[in-house]
Amino acid sequence: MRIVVIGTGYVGLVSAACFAEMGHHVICVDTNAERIAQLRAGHVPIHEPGLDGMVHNNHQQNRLHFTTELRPSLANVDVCFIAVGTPSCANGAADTQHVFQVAEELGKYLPSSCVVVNKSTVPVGTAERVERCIAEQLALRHAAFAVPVASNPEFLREGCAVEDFMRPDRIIIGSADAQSAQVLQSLYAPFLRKNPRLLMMGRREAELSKYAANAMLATRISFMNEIASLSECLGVDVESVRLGIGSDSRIGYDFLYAGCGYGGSCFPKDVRALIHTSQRHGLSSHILQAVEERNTIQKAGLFIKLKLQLGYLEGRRIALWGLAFKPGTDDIREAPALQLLESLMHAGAHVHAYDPVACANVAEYVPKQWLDSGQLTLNAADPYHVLERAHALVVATEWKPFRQPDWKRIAACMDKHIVIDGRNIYDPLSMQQHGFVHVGVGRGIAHSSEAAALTNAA
Ligand SMILES: NC(=O)C1=CN([C@@H]2O[C@H](COP(=O)(O)OP(=O)(O)OC[C@H]3O[C@@H](n4cnc5c(N)ncnc54)[C@H](O)[C@@H]3O)[C@@H](O)[C@H]2O)C=CC1
Ligand SMILES: O=C(O)[C@H]1O[C@H](OP(=O)(O)OP(=O)(O)OC[C@H]2O[C@@H](n3ccc(=O)[nH]c3=O)[C@H](O)[C@@H]2O)[C@H](O)[C@@H](O)[C@@H]1O
Repeated sequence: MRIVVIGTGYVGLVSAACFAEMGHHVICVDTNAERIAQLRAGHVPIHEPGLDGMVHNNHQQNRLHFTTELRPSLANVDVCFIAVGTPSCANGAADTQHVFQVAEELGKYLPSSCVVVNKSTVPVGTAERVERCIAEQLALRHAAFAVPVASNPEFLREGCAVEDFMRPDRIIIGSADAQSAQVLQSLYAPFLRKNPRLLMMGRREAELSKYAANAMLATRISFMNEIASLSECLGVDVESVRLGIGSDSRIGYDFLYAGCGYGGSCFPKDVRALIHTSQRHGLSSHILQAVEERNTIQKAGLFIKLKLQLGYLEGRRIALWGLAFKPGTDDIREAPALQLLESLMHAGAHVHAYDPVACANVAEYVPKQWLDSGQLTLNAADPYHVLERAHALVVATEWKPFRQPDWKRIAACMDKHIVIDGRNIYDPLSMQQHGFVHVGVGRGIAHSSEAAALTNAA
């Protein structure tokens, strides 16, 4: 098939590369000229395991092309994916302006009928509105064809996006016509060989399924974060509670990790968008509002824990491990580390941060004077380097090499032996044995003499 993917971000570029990998002819269109120039020059502008090789190979094989020009890309197109960003508006609603800008252009420039598929996460009713928007433009130029619009929400996770796209848990296709349903079923057939879960439904149902999935996952995280806070008060180790409840097959182990709050480009904005949709329909979104509030509290937790340990922060040297909102990605959108950075900068602390891939994005995002003054330094080369004379180490992202570091070397570098473990990757008792004050999330075990006695006996 001839496919056009509009938007070359995490979703668009991954989808395009994976479709090209299956043998299709794919053109990626983006208004960001710098991004397109980079892609043409063979540089993949986002960090996503497995993506570079796939983009490079398919580009070399002439199956994957990059352009800023939508109009010429549309010749003989069979399927056109919309994968542009839908960030939050100030009132929490999803900002769909890019989606409708694309819809208008498609209506203006499509030379013949094709299936338009919306992959961006959008409010219920958007596919219908996009179809109307295209139809209005077609009518203005007296085009003698119609363009059906389907909804095909994306469920990939950053950090394992290629893997998720190639082997999805399920594919949801929301359509209102036989042509789109058939074309998309055929396009996705090779991705369903291991797991034939293709769910066909209405477009509105597909759109709400996407928000409901993200909101459910965010709810599990906020729920566990709340149990973690209670655990801290009760002298309970939330890690044992996680295992205790995850073993119930009705609950399961996934997405039960307490931490320093969820970030990323989707959970925060999608929870806010669903709250906004509920409110527009006169409903109070009790659960989701609490999910968001809990997450705001959780993100502030790293700073509070640090302050409790150090008393004051002005002039303190803080080592920060991890800037990305999760491991495996360079994405820093709504990352807990950014909120911590801001609080520490205002408190007059000096922060020396290490992240293997997210430093460039942070350097672009933070006020220049933080870096120019040396109050913040960013290091992508050596996690031990940022520990020199530090008064505390904060772990905000659970990159794998952080899991078993050389504690002797760390102790020799640091002025004070305090570790704020925002991702619960260290065992509190062995940290004590290494001579560190360890503050995790919900690790009340340090106060629980019963648990300590049991561990010592084991
Ligand atoms: N990032 C993720 O892991 C996932 C994101 N989604 C959803 O997919 C959508 C896209 O997300 P990301 O890929 O993260 O976004 P992104 O922000 O990484 O990329 C969006 C791209 O669209 C381009 N763009 C904007 N307006 C355009 C226009 N008129 N024409 C052509 N290109 C245009 C931008 O320049 C940018 O390169 C969002 O709705 C998001 O909620 C869904 C599942 C996973
Ligand atoms: O719509 C989207 O954009 C995507 O959002 C999430 O994917 P992603 O944001 O890439 O990453 P996740 O692995 O879901 O993690 C999100 C945040 O939750 C946090 N998290 C995750 C799991 C957990 O148990 N605890 C926890 O705090 C992570 O640290 C991270 O900050 C969903 O998992 C994807 O299915 C969805 O497609």
